[in-house]
Amino acid sequence: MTRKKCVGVLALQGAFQEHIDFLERAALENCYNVTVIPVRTKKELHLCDSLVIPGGESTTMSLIAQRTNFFDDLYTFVHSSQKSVWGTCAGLIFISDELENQNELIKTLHLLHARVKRNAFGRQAQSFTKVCDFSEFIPECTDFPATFIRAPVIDKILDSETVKPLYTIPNNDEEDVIVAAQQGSNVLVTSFHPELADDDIRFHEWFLKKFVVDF
Ligand SMILES: NC(=O)CC[C@H](N)C(=O)O
Repeated sequence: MTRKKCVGVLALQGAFQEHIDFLERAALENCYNVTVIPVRTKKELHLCDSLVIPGGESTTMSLIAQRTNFFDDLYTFVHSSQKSVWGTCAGLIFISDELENQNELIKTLHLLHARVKRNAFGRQAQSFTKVCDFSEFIPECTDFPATFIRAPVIDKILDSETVKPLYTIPNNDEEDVIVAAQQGSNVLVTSFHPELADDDIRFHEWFLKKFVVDF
C-alpha cells in the first residue's frame, strides 16, 4: 500500500470548498489513498504533499497571507520540488512571476515563469462556460465544461524550457490565449474553474492521478 498522500486546498478566501468536495469525490471514486484538507495555518500546510490554490480574489488572498504571517511558508512550500501545486484562476495569478496589469496591490509567490493578464476577458458580465476538448492531455476528455469567471490568461511564457501550454482559446479578435499550462512535473495552472463544472470531476481525477498519486 502506498503512503497516504495529503492534498491541501488553500482556504484563506475564495472557492476552496468546491475544490475540497470535488477532490474528495475523485479520491473516493478512484480508491486513491489520499486525504483532502483545508489549509489556513503553517501546521496544516506542513501536512501536505500538494496544494490547490483556488479561485477568488488574488489580491485579497495575498494580503491575508501576508497579514497572518503565512506568506513566507506558502512561498517555501510552492518552491519545493517535492511538492505539487495547482493554481486555478486567482490561484494562477497568486503564483505567477509577473502581472501584465493590476499589479500594484498584489505580492505574488513568483513560482510560475510566466506573465499573467488579470481579467483578460472582461468583467463578471463577460464570464462564460466553454466546452473544451482536453483529450490531448486528459485521455478521452473531449467535452469538459470550463467556466471562466473574470479569468486571467497567460500573456507570455518567460521560460519555454519549463512552462508548456496545455490549452489555448480565442480571445475576441486577438490571438489565441493560454488558459492551461504545466511547469515542470509539479505545477499546473488553469484560468478556469474545474471545481464549478456541474458534477464533472474528470479534471480533478486527472490532477490527483498525475500530480499527487503518481507524482
Ligand atoms: N474567478 C477568479 O478567481 C477571478 C480572479 C480575479 N479576477 C483576480 O484578479 O484575482
